[in-house]
Amino acid sequence: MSKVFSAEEVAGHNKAESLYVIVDQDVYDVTTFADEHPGGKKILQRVGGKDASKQFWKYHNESILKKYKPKLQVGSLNTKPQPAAKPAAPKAAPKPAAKAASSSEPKQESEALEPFGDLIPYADPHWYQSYHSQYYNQSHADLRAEVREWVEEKIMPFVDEWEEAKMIPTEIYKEMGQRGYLAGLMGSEKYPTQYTGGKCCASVPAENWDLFHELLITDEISRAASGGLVWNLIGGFGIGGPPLLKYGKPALKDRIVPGILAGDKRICLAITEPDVGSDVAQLTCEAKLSEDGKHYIVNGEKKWITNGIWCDYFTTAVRTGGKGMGGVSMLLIERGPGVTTRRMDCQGVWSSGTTYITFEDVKVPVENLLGKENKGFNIIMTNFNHERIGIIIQCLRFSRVCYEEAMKFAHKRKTFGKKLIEHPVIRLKFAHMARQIEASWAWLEQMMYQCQVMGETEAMLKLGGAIAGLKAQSTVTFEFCAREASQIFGGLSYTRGGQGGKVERLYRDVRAYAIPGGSEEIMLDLSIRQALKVHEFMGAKL
Ligand code: HEM
Repeated sequence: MSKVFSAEEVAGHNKAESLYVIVDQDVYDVTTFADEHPGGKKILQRVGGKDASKQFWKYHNESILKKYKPKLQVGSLNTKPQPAAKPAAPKAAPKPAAKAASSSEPKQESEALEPFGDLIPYADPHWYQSYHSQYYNQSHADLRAEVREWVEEKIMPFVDEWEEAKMIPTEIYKEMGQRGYLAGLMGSEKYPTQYTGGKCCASVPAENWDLFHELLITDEISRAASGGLVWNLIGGFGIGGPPLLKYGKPALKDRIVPGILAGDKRICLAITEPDVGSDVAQLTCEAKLSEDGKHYIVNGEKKWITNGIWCDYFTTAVRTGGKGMGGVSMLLIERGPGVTTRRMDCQGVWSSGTTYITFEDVKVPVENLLGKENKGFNIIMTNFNHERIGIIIQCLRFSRVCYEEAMKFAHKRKTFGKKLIEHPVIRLKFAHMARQIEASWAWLEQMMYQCQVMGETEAMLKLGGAIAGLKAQSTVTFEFCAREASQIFGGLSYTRGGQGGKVERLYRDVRAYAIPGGSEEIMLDLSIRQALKVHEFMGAKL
């Protein structure tokens, strides 16, 4: 299939009946493809038999080549340098000073790691670009390389199609489990090897797992620039799984957890209701104990539940007692008679499966109660920190994607005789994006570090306010970056797909981040209320 051509040979294929083009010294047969080329047939015919690299890069991104290479490439030019044979040497040994630290022992080293990625300033976190950081070591770099390769090969080329189809193939979700990524998203829980047959991710031993490994899984998956994809893969699981793992009875966990960590079964969190939104203390979905005391009978509705339509299990907030927060319990409801799920059409995150759920006389064994009866409010509150940190990581990577896409575009698009990047007004936009991304990211790393060294209750009390404030900071940053990147792309980010496609999609996802998990308004207010409460207790002199 892969042939070596001379430029003269390719030049002979310049007619509609046999049409070749050269891009970066590779030869593509576009004879049949020309009819379906979104940019038109004639434009391809005009460069038939020639080197069209310059024109190609003017109109497309790398993802197009990645997607079409396997189908269209027939060979390369004889002038193309052969790739050097890969050395047989195994992976570089970790640098001595960068040894992996266990999650309980704070890391003191500040070793700069090898540069990684495209090195566009501010498009990746600074530790990717050989800057020093005390939070990451070689095990993080290894995991980063592993996740990135998977996302670039198996996910990125297909995200547009999946998003339009409003689904992600089941195999991708299963791979999340098989690769050990799902089990790594459990927040303050240690990597739960007792439910994974002792396995962890290929590049990190379980005993070295820490919150920064979890952070970078979410961060790297978010590079695919789709809130729908990220929520599909980790949205329901990442918030529905931890309460089961932390508060489920041993027999329940032994039966259910292995299947969900392997990606064979799916779980989500069902709290929000049509009438009371996320005002948890007011929720009405009721669970009444049966006369024989063996079951709860659940009746009620849940709305905007991420992943609900595909889920086997629902970690559900129910009312088992009187009014207010003291009457709320958490119950693991299994799909079965009386559980109905219907997809909701939303502005953004299309492939996340936003769902309306009805529970009608659903019989749930009392063994499925998580924690104690009427003590569910605390479980929900602890879970919020983990949920919000996930949202923050995603928003900040999406902000970087907007920035990066716009930066690449500004280096090729010319207006008024200059590249966009040569206009001060455009550089100003990048500067405003970068300063917000980097400030928010530094705050995030600081929060991750605090979560890692504090116990869960201390973290819930002390960090709840700051994490809420950072959630608002990150959604505002995301909205700003989506807007500014869109202005830089102009019409190209107003239409779906193509060069501005990532920005267009992310712009549509903005509200899905600014509203759920605590709206910006509620988060900002909470950030001050909570901080004042904690610091009053600590003895703040006001
Ligand atoms: C291997 C060869 C090529 C493939 C696989 C290809 C594929 C595509 C695809 C998938 C699109 C849709 C837009 C997107 O998703 O980015 C597109 C648009 C386009 N292509 Fe190509 N293309 C090829 C070569 C070329 C060449 C050589 C030219 C120019 C001489 C060209 C000009 C365009 C134009 C003008 C558009 C429309 C851009 C827009 O909507 O703004 N393409 N192409």
